[in-house]
Amino acid sequence: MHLYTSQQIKAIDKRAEQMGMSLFALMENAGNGIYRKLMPLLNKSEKVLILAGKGNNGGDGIVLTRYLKNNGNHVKLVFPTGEPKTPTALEHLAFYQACGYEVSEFSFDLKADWVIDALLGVGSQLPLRENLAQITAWINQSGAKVAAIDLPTGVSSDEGDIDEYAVQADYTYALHGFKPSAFLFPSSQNYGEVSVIDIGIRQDSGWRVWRDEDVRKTLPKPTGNTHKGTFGTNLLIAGSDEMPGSAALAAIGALRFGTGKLTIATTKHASTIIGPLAPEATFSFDVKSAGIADQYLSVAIGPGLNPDDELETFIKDLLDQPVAIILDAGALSQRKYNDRQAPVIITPHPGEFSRLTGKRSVEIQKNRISFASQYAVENGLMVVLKGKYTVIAYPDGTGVINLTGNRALSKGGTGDTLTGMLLASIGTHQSIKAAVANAVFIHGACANDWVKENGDQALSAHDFDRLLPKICRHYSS
Ligand SMILES: NC(=O)C1=CN([C@@H]2O[C@H](COP(=O)(O)OP(=O)(O)OC[C@H]3O[C@@H](n4cnc5c(N)ncnc54)[C@H](O)[C@@H]3O)[C@@H](O)[C@H]2O)[C@@H](O)CC1
Ligand SMILES: Nc1ncnc2c1ncn2[C@@H]1O[C@H](COP(=O)(O)OP(=O)(O)O)[C@@H](O)[C@H]1O
Ligand SMILES: [K+]
Repeated sequence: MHLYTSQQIKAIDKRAEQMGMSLFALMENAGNGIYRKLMPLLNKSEKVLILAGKGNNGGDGIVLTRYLKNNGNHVKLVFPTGEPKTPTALEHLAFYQACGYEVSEFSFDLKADWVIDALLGVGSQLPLRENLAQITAWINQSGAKVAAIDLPTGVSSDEGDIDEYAVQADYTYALHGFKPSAFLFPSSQNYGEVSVIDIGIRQDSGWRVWRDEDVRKTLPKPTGNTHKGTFGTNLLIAGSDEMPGSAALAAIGALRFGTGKLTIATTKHASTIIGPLAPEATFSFDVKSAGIADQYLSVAIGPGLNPDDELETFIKDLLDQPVAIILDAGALSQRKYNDRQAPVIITPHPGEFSRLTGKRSVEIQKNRISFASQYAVENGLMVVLKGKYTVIAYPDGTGVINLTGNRALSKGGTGDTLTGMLLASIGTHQSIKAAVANAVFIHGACANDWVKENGDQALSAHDFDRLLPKICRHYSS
């Protein structure tokens, strides 16, 4: 479940060869691995057409064809842009032919139930050349089920860009690991269902998908003798006269995700609305940054606050305090984080990240992973770049992608609840990296649970009040 850029894959291939694993063997593993994944989906009577390109992606297609032929499937191998050029693909073609198997002529009149896109992989450069674009357009109009090897042809490997005629796959078999474009926009929409094929090399990327088993392993286990102060007191600075609800929704997130004691710094008017929704919280109406680290374990600031000079001055002073800080919504602005030791977590959605970086939202969506990582490393903080495929970038250049969640979450207020969950999470976890990833994962898992029985339109942020108990239990047991 790791991620690799095209450059990393090329370096891995080279290193594997130096270590004694030939590219021929890797291609064999790739073709065989895809064959094993594809077999349960294929009906023996179905016609399969393998479109192989001139590079090593085409070589994987040759190997796959051999396995399907060995198995007696109805399969044709064609080279619509010409014969392979790379030495490894040629070696596999020679072996394929020595087995007595043939290459067929490509024609736009060919009919198939399945088309395998082995045209371009990580060696592709956009845009597609015209002859190739005609073939990918034909694939998309063919009505066949489409499975792509490594990535759909016409999709960039490392960015979200796609060619106008990019293959729209139903399944994609990513070799060794995901390529970043599987989680970027608009490219991810061309992948269909993605799975990773193990080709026999050790995983060593700093980026991976955060999975169920990671959550189960790292979610804090109940310890015996706890009391309300075991996990310290958390401070939520949120809510204003105009936006009291944001603070209430963040409080629900914190209280339902393990906070022992919660203080909310807000206005008196907002407290009258928050109080009945979160009666466990205490209030502070005149919070000062000085001394915060002595009283509180961690601080979240921003939901329901309007960014202004007074808030900015307060945050500057707060950043001098040796306490973990989560910055969200109104607390997100361009600033310097000079050499802070205690952790900072920022939780922008793409619009807010655009404000922080000066980059356009469309560009951010195309490069969510690299931009978030760059910002995290340059500023020495953690970035939770929200939205589908939330990116969690750590200051050491590593990170994780979260796959839980759905469009039911695309509602005002769900981000506030996440901020509260993060506040609780960093107090209860041993590892701050896992704390952040688990809060994001569980937040999305609540929405996945919701849509099992309810319409996605109907989810409201305050529903987390009853979703969190069930989902926390599910991952704790
Ligand atoms: N470690 C791994 O992951 C392994 C990867 N292998 C496969 O090798 C692939 C990479 O192979 P290559 O580096 O040969 O690259 P590709 O197979 O992606 O193809 C590159 C070829 O396509 C041409 N091309 C590039 N962009 C084009 C465009 N826009 N229009 C038309 N033609 C274009 C190039 O001129 C070049 O001839 C991977 O994607 C994967 O399928 C496996 O075979 C073995 C191990
Ligand atoms: N389509 C989606 N798939 C997965 N998660 C989503 C989707 N849309 C929104 N979310 C999640 O919902 C939350 C919305 O947060 P945000 O935009 O900050 O809302 P608000 O500020 O109104 O609370 C984020 O956690 C985001 O990742
Ligand atoms: K491909």
